[in-house]
Amino acid sequence: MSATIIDGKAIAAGLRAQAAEDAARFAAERGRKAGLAVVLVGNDPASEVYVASKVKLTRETGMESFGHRLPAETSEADLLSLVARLNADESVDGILVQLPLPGHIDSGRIIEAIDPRKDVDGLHPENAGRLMNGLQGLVPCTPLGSMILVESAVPDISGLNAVVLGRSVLVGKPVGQLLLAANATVTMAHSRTADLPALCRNADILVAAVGRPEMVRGDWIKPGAVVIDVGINRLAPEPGREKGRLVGDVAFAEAVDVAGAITPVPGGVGPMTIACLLKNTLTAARRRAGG
Ligand SMILES: Nc1nc(=O)c2c([nH]1)NC[C@@H]1CN(c3ccc(C(=O)N[C@@H](CCC(=O)O)C(=O)O)cc3)C=[N+]21
Repeated sequence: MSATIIDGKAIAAGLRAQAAEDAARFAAERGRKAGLAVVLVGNDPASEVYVASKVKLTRETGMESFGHRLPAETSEADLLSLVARLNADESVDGILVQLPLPGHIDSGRIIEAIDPRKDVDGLHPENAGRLMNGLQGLVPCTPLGSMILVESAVPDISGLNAVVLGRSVLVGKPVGQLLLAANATVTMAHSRTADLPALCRNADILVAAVGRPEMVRGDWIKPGAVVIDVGINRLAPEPGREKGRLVGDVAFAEAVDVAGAITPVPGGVGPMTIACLLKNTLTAARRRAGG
């Protein structure tokens, strides 16, 4: 084992401590706590776990948490009217609609209905456009957290080769934009990319966000590279076990011998996502309050 393990859990705890200070200052200055509304439609067990953890950490950080649980059969119109209410509610600074939504709801429509200034997920097309154009906006949580982890391992990424595996709107595309803004040379790779292993071997920074358990093997990695594993995949349980193991998109045991620094799963990008959600909520609260 040679790589430095990037401790996302510890870095996230540091971010949350900073957010707690900012939250206390906000509350003292404004006479109210910053508020985050989390909307969960349906009862997907994994989503329930994530949402419960968001609510708990929001409160621990000194912010107000407004939970909205709607049945799976909620209509798109009803969800749109909830979003409209939250947009108009002065005590709500951030709105997060947990994804994925049930199939009968067009998630693009819902996201576009959120006030971009309250879009703490950074998924509204206005925020995506702002990120692309280098304008102030709200940056998606997982990409922001991934970038903070990259910077913890390499303070200056200017001129380095970065390869992003995956081109999703949630992760791949915004991570690519953030790396580009920091002057990396960015290649966006995906399922149709020719010779992925050879391309990855050229990466000083490799971000894996494809959602395929342990797809990236040790021999895909350039010696000394920084590897950010965004994947969170639950494997089938082994006989006699109730829950399967949580693994990333990178074969960690192989990669750790080759990389210079690598994020583990769990304890890497996951905790950073939630910490960045709290950070974004305070950013949104301050901007809405005019400073
Ligand atoms: N609108 C929206 N925004 C999201 O940000 C969003 C979402 N929908 N839907 C689901 C995904 C998933 N997600 C995670 C956040 C934290 C962990 C996390 O903290 N994971 C722990 C382990 C958790 C475990 O043990 O299961 C870790 O990696 O160490 C994981 C996954 C946010 N998501």
